[in-house]
Amino acid sequence: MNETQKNKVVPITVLTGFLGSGKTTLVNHILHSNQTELHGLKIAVILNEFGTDLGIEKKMMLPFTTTTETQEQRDGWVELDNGCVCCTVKGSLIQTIEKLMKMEKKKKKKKNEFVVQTRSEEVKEEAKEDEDETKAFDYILLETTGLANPGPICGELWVDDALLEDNMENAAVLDSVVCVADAKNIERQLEEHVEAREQIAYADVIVLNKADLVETEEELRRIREKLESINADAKLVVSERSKVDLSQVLDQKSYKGNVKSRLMKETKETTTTKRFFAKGAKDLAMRIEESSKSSNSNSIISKHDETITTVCLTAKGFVDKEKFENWIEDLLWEKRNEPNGADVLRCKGILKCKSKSDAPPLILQGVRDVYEITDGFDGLKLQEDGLSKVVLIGRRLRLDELRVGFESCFFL
Ligand SMILES: Nc1nc2c(ncn2[C@@H]2O[C@H](COP(=O)(O)OP(=O)(O)OP(=O)(O)O)[C@@H](O)[C@H]2O)c(=O)[nH]1
Repeated sequence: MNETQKNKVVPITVLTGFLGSGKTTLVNHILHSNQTELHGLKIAVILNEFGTDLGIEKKMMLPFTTTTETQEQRDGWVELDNGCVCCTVKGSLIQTIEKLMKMEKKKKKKKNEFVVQTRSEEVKEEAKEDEDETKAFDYILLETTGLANPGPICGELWVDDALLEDNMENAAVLDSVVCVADAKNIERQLEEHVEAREQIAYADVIVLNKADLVETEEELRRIREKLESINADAKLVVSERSKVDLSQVLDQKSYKGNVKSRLMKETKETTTTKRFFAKGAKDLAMRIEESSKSSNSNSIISKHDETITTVCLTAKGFVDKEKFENWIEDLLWEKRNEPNGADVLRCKGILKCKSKSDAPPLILQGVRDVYEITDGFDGLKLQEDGLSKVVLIGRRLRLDELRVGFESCFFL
């Protein structure tokens, strides 16, 4: 059992990708995979089909055990044949997740009351069986619709403190965004649909699926380059039938807590919440380094206003945190409202600070207008070049302007 499971933090992976790309195929792969047994994960699947009218109930595509109607089915939950559960969001997503977490608690409470009221050996035996039946969920997979923009969903999941109750006892936290791309059709989809571009932009992991339908290596390389030109920071995994190594898509720890949003500033909200994602910082450091290597001055300037691109900024010296906060807040909160202003969808970064000698760098994470700056964990180091780095993914990102603003937040 890993640290996340021990602490009872339930990670949420948002699964996105254009219509027909292979999301449900990936969910099925995760639910059926032998590797799932290795992870020992008990998974809840949430299908966010709100607003679509495809005429197909997605739950039909997943494995069921029972045909008789249970309380869970009446409530919109269905038990799958591997003990996992599945539901379709009808109302608010946060309420659905809260309901799921409470469902788990209610079952535990029932068991405790039962044990207190009884003493005989016979009943103790029954209580033990009950305990096995009501094992907690370890993981939530949220499959969004093929036309969904994952930005607002991630923002909602990331900011909502209601999911962090009971001193982390039953907390659910955003882990990462996994986007499945249909290798056969993704180029055309990116041309024609803003949703397809946004889905790639928000991804922490891109599963480039249906590789069997791509005829040549050259074509696959061109598609990879296209995806990297939009989001140079995401990990890219090529697959057929969404068969990926689960360690590439689950438990990625791409997000951290202590978020800051315009709303919090306006209401003078200062409370912060604690989450446990120190390990993710190391992956983030490596990925920022990778994307800065792959970015060059030609590939990172927008050619077209609606084109989503990645910009990687680097700076020498130490960050002036207050200046940096002002710069990033102006960028995330003001610029997007200006005509022709930058529209940052996702940002991540590592910032060298001078608070104490040998202090680990600070970590930046952001989704649209919500961001956080947290202390890196002990042992986290900048890459060999010693530079602070920020990766921005979005529209109308003018490199020269951004570079000047970013560098002005540092002193030697
Ligand atoms: N040839 C091929 N077909 C695939 C692959 N992966 C999935 N499919 C097929 O593609 C179709 C769509 O897959 P789904 O998993 O339902 O896609 P989805 O993203 O959930 O679809 P929507 O719910 O419409 O957005 C199904 O018929 C799958 O069997 C693949 O790698 N190669």
